[in-house]
Amino acid sequence: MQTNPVRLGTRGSPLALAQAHEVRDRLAAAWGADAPAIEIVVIRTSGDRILDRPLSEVGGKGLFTKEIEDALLAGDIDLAVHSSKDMPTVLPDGLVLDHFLPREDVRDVFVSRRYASLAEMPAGAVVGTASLRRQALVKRLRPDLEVVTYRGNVQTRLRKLDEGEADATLLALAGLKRLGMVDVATDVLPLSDFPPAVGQGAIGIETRAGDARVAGLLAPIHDADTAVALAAERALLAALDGSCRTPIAGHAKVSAATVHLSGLILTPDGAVEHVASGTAARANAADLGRHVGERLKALGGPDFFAGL
Ligand SMILES: NCc1[nH]cc(CCC(=O)O)c1CC(=O)O
Repeated sequence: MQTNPVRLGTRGSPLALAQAHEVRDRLAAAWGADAPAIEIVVIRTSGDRILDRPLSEVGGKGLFTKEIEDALLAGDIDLAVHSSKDMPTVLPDGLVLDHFLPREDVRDVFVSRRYASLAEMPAGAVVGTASLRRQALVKRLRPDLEVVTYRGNVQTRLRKLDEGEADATLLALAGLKRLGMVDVATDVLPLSDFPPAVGQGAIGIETRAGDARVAGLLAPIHDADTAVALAAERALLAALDGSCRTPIAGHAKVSAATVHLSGLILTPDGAVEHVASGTAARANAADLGRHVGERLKALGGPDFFAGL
């Protein structure tokens, strides 16, 4: 197949590059001798320049995608590789997020140089995490710990642990696996205590709507089960209005015929929570997500979101 090189856009963090390389390697393996040349294009986003404040304060998830999406719309790149977890629920007109690699482990891990587990941390010990979900889940389980906001890529967060800025942090196991760094995980946290963020562990590929050449290229590496799970989870998030001030967990499990979705919203202090769940046929994953999201919204009531 003699064609123009395919241009794959990504952020430049070590995790983003690992994900881009995984997509490139899977494409090369799937297409063999017919694989087109794939060029990795690193794009710096505004989010990469603002590292000292919580994302929820500086404008949310879109900060990490805008420049990449502009390049996609302009035709400067042909596809963009993302952590699905970091993607806003509403994309710019003309773009779609409907290709996914097989999902990695969705669990969070506890990382500490001092303590073997969250349970072993003494009262007053400090957990650093920027994720509102992880902050609230830590406080729900251990209201006696101190939680501090702690940003930066995986490498930066580990350095901050060494420098004593916190006694422990929480990270996604998926990211550590992709970086070849599972050894830094001290303990894997159970899903019951740490239900994952919507999209956690799933590499998503954003493309121009209707780009048949790119869709054809991606077909052999696309994972249908992950797409069903993500349709449910992202619809849940969209129904909750993606409010990035609300701690939200959402996790869909897919079987041959059905998808089961569970969702959780919490107050930032972890003191009040609401749960909802449901099961539907795979084809109705997005309806299920909307339904569970609306149920959570109703359970919380206007005060739950207004008070944040
Ligand atoms: N917001 C950063 C981010 N985005 C995706 C991952 C991990 C990989 C994944 O969930 O796919 C991480 C780091 C982390 O949460 O530890």
